[in-house]
Amino acid sequence: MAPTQGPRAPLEFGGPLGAAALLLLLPATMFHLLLAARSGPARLLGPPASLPGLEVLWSPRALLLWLAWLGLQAALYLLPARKVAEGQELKDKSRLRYPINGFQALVLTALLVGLGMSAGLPLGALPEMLLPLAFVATLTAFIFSLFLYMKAQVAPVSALAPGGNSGNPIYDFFLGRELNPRICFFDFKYFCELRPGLIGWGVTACCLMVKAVQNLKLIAGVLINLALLMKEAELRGSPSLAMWLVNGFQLLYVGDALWHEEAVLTTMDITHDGFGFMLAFGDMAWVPFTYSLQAQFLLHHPQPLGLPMASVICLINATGYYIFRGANSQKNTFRKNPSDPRVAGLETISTATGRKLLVSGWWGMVRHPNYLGDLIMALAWSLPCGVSHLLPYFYLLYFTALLVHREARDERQCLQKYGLAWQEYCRRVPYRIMPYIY
Ligand SMILES: NC(=O)C1=CN([C@@H]2O[C@H](COP(=O)(O)OP(=O)(O)OC[C@H]3O[C@@H](n4cnc5c(N)ncnc54)[C@H](OP(=O)(O)O)[C@@H]3O)[C@@H](O)[C@H]2O)C=CC1
Ligand SMILES: CC(C)CCC[C@@H](C)[C@H]1CC=C2C3=C(CC[C@@]21C)[C@@]1(C)CC[C@H](O)C(C)(C)[C@@H]1CC3
Repeated sequence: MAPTQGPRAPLEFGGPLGAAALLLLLPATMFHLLLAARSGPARLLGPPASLPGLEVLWSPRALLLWLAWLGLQAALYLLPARKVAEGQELKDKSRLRYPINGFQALVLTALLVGLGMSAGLPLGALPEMLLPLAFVATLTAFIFSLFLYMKAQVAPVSALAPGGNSGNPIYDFFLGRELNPRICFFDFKYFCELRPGLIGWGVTACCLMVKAVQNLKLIAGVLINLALLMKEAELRGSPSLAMWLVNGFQLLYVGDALWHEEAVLTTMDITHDGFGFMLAFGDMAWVPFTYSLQAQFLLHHPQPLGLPMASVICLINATGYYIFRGANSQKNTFRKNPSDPRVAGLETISTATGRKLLVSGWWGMVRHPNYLGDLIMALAWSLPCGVSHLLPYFYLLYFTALLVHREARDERQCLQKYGLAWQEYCRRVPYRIMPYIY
């Protein structure tokens, strides 16, 4: 019998039925999007494209490539880190230690891919392999989540997450039982959150750009080859401006996440959520294969984009990034050291836990300024795809739903944690994400 914790946490995501539906719906949606992006009509809401046969989905080459990718990222994770950071305090008052070398892993991956390309690695073939790669990533996520579920059977009760331990196997498999599953120093959740999927997304974005360039008989690669790309582009043509913008914005987002890797230690995923199918599939399959949807769409449906509109879109992305980074950094600095001169002057509310809440600066504007910035960026990633199709706006729609739901979950947790102080914060900062609207 699985160990359970004291009082049961309220069920989320519609309980066991909702979790069972999501187990099927999430992979189905991902494959629908992958197929729709390459189809002529590119319809988001059209009838689902019929799934190709196993002979198209299953490819030993894709499996090998995927395992090599996971192996490479695991090896880079284990390299000496410039810093080892401590996570938030756990139930047993201990703190876990995490290597801060994600940006280093990104740069080394880019260098390795660049070197591989100059030695003839056909990176432009990757977009053709997206379906079999997504298939093996989904399979891996299922198998890995099963391993995580079994591993939690032998974990001490203090290592379990507040949710995900209802006793219902489907619900617990989906939500995740153990908070920070690890083997020695290797932390599975922290590794998956930022490495294989996020870096994979960045590389997928580059590959789609390479493919777009190859359509014009050009070869290019990541970072090292960027210079070659510019030169070649000068000589023979270039990817579309829309493709540049989408990939540029998304590379900035991926690079920023890895540069500020330590900040991930204070996010809900690490401090509150268990590690189960939702995050394993989300990190390894959903992020690289659906977050690159706009670039996939543009590869098959090039869109004209003029300079004035491109400038407006850049301004929207810059505004979103400014808010997103400013808010996340401000909270992270404050949580690490409230007397840091960058945050010491901000107004705060004291709580019974001894922790304080910011009520001025970014966190005095709305209760989730970081979500607002993220959503503005999401809009900027879709706009280069024009307005003729709804498909490239999927990310914006999904992300709005995800963040509204996430905000409600966080609100519940904060009310439980901070009680009256949280109610006072809500009174002083009445809007959740969008000032005067929501
Ligand atoms: N691209 C994607 O798919 C996704 C991106 N994100 C992004 O990840 C980032 C992190 O999001 P997430 O983990 O959901 O949540 P937050 O980083 O917003 O963390 C919420 C926590 O911050 C603390 N907090 C809340 N209000 C205050 C305040 N006024 N002063 C000080 N601390 C406060 C509370 O924790 P405590 O008090 O315990 O510190 C609260 O639980 C966001 O930028 C989000 O947009 C998130 C999900 C998906
Ligand atoms: C598909 C499911 C319904 C939900 C899966 C959700 C996950 C894909 C996301 C949950 C929180 C995430 C974060 C990021 C990526 C997406 C997931 C894993 C993040 C790493 C993106 C980059 C940001 O800068 C960040 C703040 C580090 C993000 C942290 C949360």
